[in-house]
Amino acid sequence: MAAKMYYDRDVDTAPIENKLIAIIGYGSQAHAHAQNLRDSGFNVVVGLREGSSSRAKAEQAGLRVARIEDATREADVVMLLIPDENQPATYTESIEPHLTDGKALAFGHGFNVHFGRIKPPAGVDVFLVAPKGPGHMLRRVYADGAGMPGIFAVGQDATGQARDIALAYARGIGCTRAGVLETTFKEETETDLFGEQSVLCGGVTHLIQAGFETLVDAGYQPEIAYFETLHEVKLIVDLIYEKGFEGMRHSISNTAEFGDYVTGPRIITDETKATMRDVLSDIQTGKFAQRFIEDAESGFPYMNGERSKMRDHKLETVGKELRDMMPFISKKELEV
Ligand SMILES: NC(=O)C1=CN([C@@H]2O[C@H](COP(=O)(O)OP(=O)(O)OC[C@H]3O[C@@H](n4cnc5c(N)ncnc54)[C@H](OP(=O)(O)O)[C@@H]3O)[C@@H](O)[C@H]2O)C=CC1
Ligand SMILES: CC(=O)[C@](C)(O)C(=O)O
Ligand SMILES: [Mg+2]
Ligand SMILES: [Mg+2]
Repeated sequence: MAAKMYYDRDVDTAPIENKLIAIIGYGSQAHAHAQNLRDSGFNVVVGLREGSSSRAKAEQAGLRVARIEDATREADVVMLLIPDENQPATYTESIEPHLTDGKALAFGHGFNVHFGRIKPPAGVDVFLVAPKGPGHMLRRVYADGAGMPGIFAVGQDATGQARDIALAYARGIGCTRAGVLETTFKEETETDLFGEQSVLCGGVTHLIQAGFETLVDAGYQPEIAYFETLHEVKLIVDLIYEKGFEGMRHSISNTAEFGDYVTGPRIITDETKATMRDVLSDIQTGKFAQRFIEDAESGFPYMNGERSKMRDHKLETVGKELRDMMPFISKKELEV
């Protein structure tokens, strides 16, 4: 049976009208939620820690800022959008003491609730609204009049209103312009981690890097390798995004399409799919979450090492030079 999809016309915004929504944090997701909700006509306060470097940016965007404790105390809905690894401590210190019965606690990703790192009190509603895309793009598509798909889940319904509030919230950030469907904290957490690791982030970056290195190591010019294996990815993916595989394959040459069928399965093999199943299993058992939290608790030695290794890679240095010469590629720093 096909999933029930929710669009603007299916969702009543009354459950969050005349309520105050506290957005905790002002990073990638948070600035987009705060600005989109405000532009959709809802009351928003941004909750930031003492001395936050984001305070000025939020105020410049015309948003009211308060301490996390005060924002929680004032608000009806508290959306926690700081990094997953930092959420439990901030929740315990600054949110939980002010989270009185009848309020709603919300998340953009189910990680901490699903893995039992945050246990909300029985008297509050708990839900998630997870837009399926990066925060900066959530803001960009909203401002362009478009929307980003999203999924929502109710973890706890104390007031009988949790589901309606979650849907209204999803509409407020623009997700029902594109399509929203219901999930569970477990399904959102596991599919989101799997997607970002195997396909969207880990899969795509490592596929590009392997292709680039193969060409450069064989003596081809790095600039050609960059255009071929990175820049053109967007052009191909834009066609897939708009028209599916068939539409993309209609646009490419028969030569490319033939090579797609012959070579694709040599690159993404049965072994790759078996590895994907192992990756999914590590997510389901909590093994990945444990590894992430352990690295975070020691100050991210592994993650910082990977970041710095890549910074000086030819793919990044040549890419920066080439992008600088393309005036149509935005040179603006990301807003937050
Ligand atoms: N990034 C994305 O596109 C997506 C993220 N999500 C989920 O959204 C949530 C937020 O992720 P993301 O937007 O990437 O987060 P960011 O890393 O962009 O969050 C940065 C913000 O968090 C604040 N912050 C960081 N640490 C603390 C702390 N210890 N106490 C108080 N405030 C803190 C920062 O405050 P300051 O300004 O003071 O430094 C800053 O405002 C996560 O649950 C994530 O999984 C879901 C979908 C996509
Ligand atoms: C942008 C998004 O959807 C991710 C990849 O799941 C995330 O940033 O966590
Ligand atoms: Mg995601
Ligand atoms: Mg994610």
